[in-house]
Amino acid sequence: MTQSVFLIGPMGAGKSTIGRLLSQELKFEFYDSDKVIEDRCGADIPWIFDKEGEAGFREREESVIDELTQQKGIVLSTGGGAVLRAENRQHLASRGTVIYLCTSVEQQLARTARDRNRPLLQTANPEAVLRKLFEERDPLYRSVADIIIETDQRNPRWVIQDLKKRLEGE
Ligand SMILES: Nc1ncnc2c1ncn2[C@@H]1O[C@H](COP(=O)(O)OP(=O)(O)OP(=O)(O)O)[C@@H](O)[C@H]1O
Ligand SMILES: O=C(O)C1=C[C@@H](O)[C@@H](O)[C@H](O)C1
Ligand SMILES: [Mg+2]
Repeated sequence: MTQSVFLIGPMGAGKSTIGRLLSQELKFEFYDSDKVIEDRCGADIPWIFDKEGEAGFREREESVIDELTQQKGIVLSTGGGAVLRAENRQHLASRGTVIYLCTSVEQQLARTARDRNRPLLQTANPEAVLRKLFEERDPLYRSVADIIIETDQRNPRWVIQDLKKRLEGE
């Protein structure tokens, strides 16, 4: 398995957590596009959304995804909205193995409750936002995924073992 692995899915699906662990298992370099964007900008995601709007963030995201997906032998965890742009979907689908980590809205809410780094969830009704995002994005995630894996009720270690088996079968 020499191809790169790209993790997609909604906020709280575990892309950053699973991505890091999977990269250790595969002995691949690990990147998290949200983190790369923050490091390059010298500011966190809420600041970028505040100063440049979501559109500014999506520009930065597209350029980072284009660059990173050209690398071989990496694990890349993407942001929850990375599949919104057709260019990103094309790069992800054509340059590596894409894994869609699925999670229920209930689990997403529980997993993101304590973390305030997600501007789209800083609203009076994060549950309604997550449900709407699911409707819009689930078809996009599915359209590029090679492997779909459910992470509700499954701890990260279990997810990694399952993923490794499925990647070997790819
Ligand atoms: N399978 C799992 N079981 C239990 N907790 C999990 C699981 N996966 C992730 N978590 C926890 O959920 C929280 C959110 O996970 P993580 O940051 O990896 O999500 P993400 O998909 O990268 O979200 P985002 O799109 O916002 O970057 C973390 O506290 C993490 O420890
Ligand atoms: O779902 C989204 O659109 C986002 C998810 C996060 O990973 C970040 O990329 C940002 O907060 C936007
Ligand atoms: Mg993440």
